[in-house]
Amino acid sequence: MALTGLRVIELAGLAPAPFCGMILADFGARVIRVDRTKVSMTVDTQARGKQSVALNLKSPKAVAVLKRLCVQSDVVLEPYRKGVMEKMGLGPEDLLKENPRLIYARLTGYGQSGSYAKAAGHDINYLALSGLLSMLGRSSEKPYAPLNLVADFAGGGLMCAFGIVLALLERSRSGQGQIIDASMVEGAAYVGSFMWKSRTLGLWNRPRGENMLDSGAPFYDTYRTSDGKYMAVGAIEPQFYQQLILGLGLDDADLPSQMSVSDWPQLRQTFTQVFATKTQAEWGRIFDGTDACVTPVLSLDEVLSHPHNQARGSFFKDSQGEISPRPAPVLSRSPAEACRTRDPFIGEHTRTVLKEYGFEQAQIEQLLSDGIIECNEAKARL
Ligand SMILES: C[C@H](CCC[C@H](C)C(=O)SCCNC(=O)CCNC(=O)[C@H](O)C(C)(C)COP(=O)(O)OP(=O)(O)OC[C@H]1O[C@@H](n2cnc3c(N)ncnc32)[C@H](O)[C@@H]1OP(=O)(O)O)[C@H]1CC[C@H]2[C@@H]3[C@H](O)C[C@@H]4C[C@H](O)CC[C@]4(C)[C@H]3C[C@H](O)[C@]12C
Repeated sequence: MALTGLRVIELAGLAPAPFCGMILADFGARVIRVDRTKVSMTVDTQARGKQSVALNLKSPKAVAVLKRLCVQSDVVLEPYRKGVMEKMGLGPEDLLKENPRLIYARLTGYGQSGSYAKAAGHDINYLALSGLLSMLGRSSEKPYAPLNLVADFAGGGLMCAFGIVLALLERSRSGQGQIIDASMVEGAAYVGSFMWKSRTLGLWNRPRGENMLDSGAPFYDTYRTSDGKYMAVGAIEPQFYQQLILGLGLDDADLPSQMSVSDWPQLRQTFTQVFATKTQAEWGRIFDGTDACVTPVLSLDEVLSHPHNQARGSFFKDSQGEISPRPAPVLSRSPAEACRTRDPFIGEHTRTVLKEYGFEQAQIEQLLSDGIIECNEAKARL
């Protein structure tokens, strides 16, 4: 796989960094997640393919162990607020001095500088500061965050993974590592560059929820079907819009013009009434195979059985029976292979990893008896 042979130390975080680590693991990297000790469960639900080492970083001896792991690795991925790693003596200056090839990825909400750099926050806060949250929400409703998708994942974990791959590519020429300052505010905004760049097209010159792509247009929205499910309509271009009207059994001559914004409420009402007359499956049979840009709104479980997704293997069930999207994009010659076995227990690989990174058996036993590390391989054999 593309990242085979890459060694990544992922310090356990909440969601963005674990997603970044999962992407790297899916594409072949060896990702060693450093967990806290004395913790019964991990919140890392994106742990497939990772190994877990448990270290009590409140102890200088554990910090020394982590330093040894980092300087013998290609990437360190840290999810903490600004200054935490420096406080432990594990800042970029400390580690890059010993390993100039190290790629030091810092995934934070606000970045390593600025007045918010040390502030706590979550996806919605970062999305708010990015400017994008102000555009999200139906007309006359307050802004809402689309799950924690945009800042945590698109602008955070994925953007950080992209940065790591860029730094690896650059290192193949320069031989030098570098620091990646991945701010989720900036990552989210960057993902949303189109919103700024398309203002000259007049796409966003009406209030929130009244524009074409923000639920204002009736031909770009969702509609409830008779069985309580929904269809998604994205018939923007006139030729596709005509196929939508045809599929709905309507006559264009009886309707207001597609782009008559003042008539959009009336058009939406007409579409709402018509979509309510058939089930989602019936509408699927009408629109499948056309260019009307109408698709069923599928649940997280329904995606697995949809014919298109099935034909591509877009989703899979792991050994625990859990559905997951397959890694994207698909590389023709070196595709990702998502691990399908269970996630690691906290500390399951502590002993294995420390041995591999040069610790003697006696050292490991001493660290264990001193409570510096935790070894839970036994749990894995149960
Ligand atoms: C995981 C579910 C989904 C969450 C998504 C949410 C919407 C997000 O947006 S996540 C993105 C958060 N932001 C960032 O990641 C940006 C960068 N990080 C930060 O800004 C901060 O880390 C922080 C604000 C997120 C947290 O700050 P905190 O003060 O806690 O920590 P830091 O300042 O970073 O310092 C880290 C300290 O930890 C020490 N450390 C680190 N490693 C070790 C170690 N191995 N050993 C010892 N010590 C270690 C380090 O030294 C630092 O110490 P100091 O501070 O002394 O320097 C979640 C959605 C719902 C959640 C669940 C719910 O809330 C209920 C439960 C609540 C319970 O409290 C926890 C379990 C829950 C089940 C909870 C679990 C999950 O959080 C959720 C499922």
